[in-house]
Amino acid sequence: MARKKIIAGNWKMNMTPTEAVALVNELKPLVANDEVDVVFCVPAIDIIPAMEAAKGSNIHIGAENMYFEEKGAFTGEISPNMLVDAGVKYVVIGHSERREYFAETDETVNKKVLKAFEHGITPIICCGESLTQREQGITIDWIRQQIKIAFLNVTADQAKTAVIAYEPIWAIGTGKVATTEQAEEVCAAIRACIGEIYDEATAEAIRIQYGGSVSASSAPELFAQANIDGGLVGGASLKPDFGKIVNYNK
Ligand SMILES: O=C[C@H](O)COP(=O)(O)O
Repeated sequence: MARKKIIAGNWKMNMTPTEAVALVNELKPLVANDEVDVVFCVPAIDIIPAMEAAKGSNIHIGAENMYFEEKGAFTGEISPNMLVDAGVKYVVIGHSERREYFAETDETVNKKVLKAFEHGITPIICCGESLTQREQGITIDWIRQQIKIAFLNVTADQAKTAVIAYEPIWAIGTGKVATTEQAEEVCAAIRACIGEIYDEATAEAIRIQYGGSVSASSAPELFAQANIDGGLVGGASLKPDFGKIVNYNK
């Protein structure tokens, strides 16, 4: 079964609402490619204006984070219901920046993943190793642990629709892309891990992205790998280059 590629931009903490509208309008014609799912994950305040600007295009607007409660005294957080009401279908969960600066753990990632599914939002679940972990040879063990906890109590039917983003932390924003072999090796290990937790059908269905300094020049080879189903793109998603990444196959 051929998996449809999914290429998502993660804008991180960039773009005011005014800038967001301008960027969506600029990129709209450049990212037209019906063969892939195109998602722009934007800051919460940009979701509604970006959604408006993206109307009539193939762009899905996603969120960069979400809390695991529906409502209440959680100052500053944004709930799954709020995202659903705004029309959001994808949410990035457990990005390494959230883990590093905002104390997210595998356990909170799991809670968020379960909540996203409960509300019909597709989670883009991030995992990835640090440089020290890679140098110590524990990358695969580490990633397997992240995946196993993230998917605790997630059903096979839910897991089939999930997206996993493998992002080696040392490759994020550094210009150091993992080699194609490194990226494919870990993405294959993630798929095998999903197969162990669930079954082969689930492993075959789940989509796994690579993220970390993806550029227009590295995208075609990365996305041609058997276990890489697209990318989670940071810096390059804010530029016209993102159009080239989305159209890597043209
Ligand atoms: O979520 C995206 C990643 O953190 C990659 O960011 P980058 O493409 O700027 O390295």
